[in-house]
Amino acid sequence: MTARIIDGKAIAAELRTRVADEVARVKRDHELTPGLAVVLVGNDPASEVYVRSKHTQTQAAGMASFEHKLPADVSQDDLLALIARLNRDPLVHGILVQLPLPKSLHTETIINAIDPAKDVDGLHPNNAGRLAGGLAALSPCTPLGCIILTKSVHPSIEGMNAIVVGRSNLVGRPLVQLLLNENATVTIAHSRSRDLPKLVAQADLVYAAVGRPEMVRGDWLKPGATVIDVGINRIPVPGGKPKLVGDVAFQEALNVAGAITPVPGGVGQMTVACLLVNTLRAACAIQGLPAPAA
Ligand SMILES: NC(=O)C1=CN([C@@H]2O[C@H](COP(=O)(O)OP(=O)(O)OC[C@H]3O[C@@H](n4cnc5c(N)ncnc54)[C@H](OP(=O)(O)O)[C@@H]3O)[C@@H](O)[C@H]2O)C=CC1
Ligand SMILES: Nc1nc(=O)c2c([nH]1)NC[C@@H]1CN(c3ccc(C(=O)N[C@@H](CCC(=O)O)C(=O)O)cc3)C=[N+]21
Repeated sequence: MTARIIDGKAIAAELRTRVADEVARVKRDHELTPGLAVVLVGNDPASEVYVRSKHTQTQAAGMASFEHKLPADVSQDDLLALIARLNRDPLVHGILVQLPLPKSLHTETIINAIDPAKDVDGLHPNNAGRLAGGLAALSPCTPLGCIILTKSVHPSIEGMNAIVVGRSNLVGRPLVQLLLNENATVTIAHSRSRDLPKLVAQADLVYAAVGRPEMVRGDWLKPGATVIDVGINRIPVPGGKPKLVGDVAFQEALNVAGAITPVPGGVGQMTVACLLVNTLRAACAIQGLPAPAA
């Protein structure tokens, strides 16, 4: 059996088209141009790639994009002052501070300073808490993308066994909450979990968000499982460009899984598309408009 490859690129492109249509509608009917501000501290080359792609796609969807690049040695007070300014700026509806931040900055203090209504990353405790309480919230983009990709295979995941490997605030934990909201039965695994292969073998839906290249092996999987690979790992290639691989051994998994996301071309594509969705939603909510269709 060869797994179906879930085309994140195509699904993300379709979602971006829907967002662009809705943006055109709110511009026309309400004179509202949703705006996203991305804050990048330091010059990590991988982060610069994502930030550029966010910028291009935000503009392509008809939204305003504001980029703020700060030096790695920026003071906490200067960064907090920028966030305060963006919180007040009526042209900005979404604020994303690219993580990880340099060690000299206190991430929790920075995230807590973002207006929860503009927190398109869904990381502010108000939003994280609301999500955990099953209430409406801005939810993190990568987990939202994972759910959309899963539903492209299984329109209902009610009652299915899911395992999320990883429990970060950005991916694992919010993904668990979204899966619970979809009525899946969820196992949460992490670095202290015992016998990970055995836990994975019980799952119909496998989410790998660890940051360890190809850690999840093909022979761990239940035959026919749907595998969503969140990992983005750059592997050095002697004399060549680094290669991008996920947290799942893709070639092995192809022979066992029912469906699988590739890296690149899977979850990463959805993350940026969902960021546009969240910015549109935030803009509508701030303006007192009904939630958009996209
Ligand atoms: N495609 C996309 O859009 C995105 C991709 N990513 C990628 O996803 C991956 C995860 O990112 P992120 O969640 O931010 O990473 P973090 O480093 O914040 O979290 C990693 C998680 O994996 C767990 N873990 C580490 N080692 C093991 C192990 N041996 N067995 C089981 N669990 C383990 C850790 O457990 P513990 O809590 O016990 O330490 C932790 O919960 C990375 O490759 C990242 O680049 C991230 C964001 C977006
Ligand atoms: N506050 C914050 N929010 C984030 O959502 C956030 C973050 N910080 N820090 C870093 C991670 C990582 N991340 C990705 C986004 C897009 C791709 C992406 O577009 N990937 C392409 C390929 C990219 C390439 O070729 O390098 C793909 O998988 O097809 C990947 C990873 C968002 N993150």
